[in-house]
Amino acid sequence: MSTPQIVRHADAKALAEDVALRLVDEIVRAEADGRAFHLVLTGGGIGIAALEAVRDHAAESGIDWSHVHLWWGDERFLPAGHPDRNETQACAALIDAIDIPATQVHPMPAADGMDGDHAAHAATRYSRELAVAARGQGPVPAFDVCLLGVGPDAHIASLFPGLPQIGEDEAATAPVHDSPKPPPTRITLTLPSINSSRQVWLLASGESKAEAVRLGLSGADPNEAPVAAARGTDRTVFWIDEAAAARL
Ligand SMILES: O=C1O[C@H](COP(=O)(O)O)[C@@H](O)[C@H](O)[C@H]1O
Repeated sequence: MSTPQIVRHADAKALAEDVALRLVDEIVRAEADGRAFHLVLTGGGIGIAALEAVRDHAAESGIDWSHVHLWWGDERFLPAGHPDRNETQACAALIDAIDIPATQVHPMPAADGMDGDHAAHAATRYSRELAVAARGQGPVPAFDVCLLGVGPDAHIASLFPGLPQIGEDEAATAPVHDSPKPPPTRITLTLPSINSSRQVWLLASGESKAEAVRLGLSGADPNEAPVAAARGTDRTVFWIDEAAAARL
């Protein structure tokens, strides 16, 4: 488990731009080393802004997307194509604009998919997809970078304060039925999956995130502030703007 580093920027735009450039750099480096790159995407305002910035740099960077696998840290359990799905937003921000094999884009199931509106079955289905990609090396592939937005209530992915999914230590994914943030039904990676990532990048922008960022860096109880429990094996970075840094 790594000690968090902090990268500060003046505002959301500069933050998204720098995250995108560093991400592109990581992907290009993996490609040069002949390695596949497993990236976990996040929803949320700054997470999607970062993907838009990646899109703006994708052409000039010459990324070969055939080495990249895209996963999601959480999903709002809604029908496919719903505008509030993290997948829909990531497609509009980046995925529709890049040449990535469809088999390497791994969205979490939708509420009108093979499991109907049964979120628990859908979560289990995603666990199986992760395990297949891990090829016997563990329950999930070796995520190179896991992007996580941070909610004002200190949630990450769909791990919300006080909800039982925070304590899940066996399953790779979990269904959420009573999210305090709409929609109530969601699917999330669990902490063991998130924390198996080589790098965890937490993105927070704006004053409403300042207390969550403080808690995330001050050893808070994960049940009260899930952000405090997200740590990469090699590196953990809090990418924040000045407003989100206001309470440090
Ligand atoms: O609902 C969600 O919220 C968080 C944070 O979103 P933000 O707009 O406050 O930045 C996000 O990380 C998560 O993926 C998403 O499902």
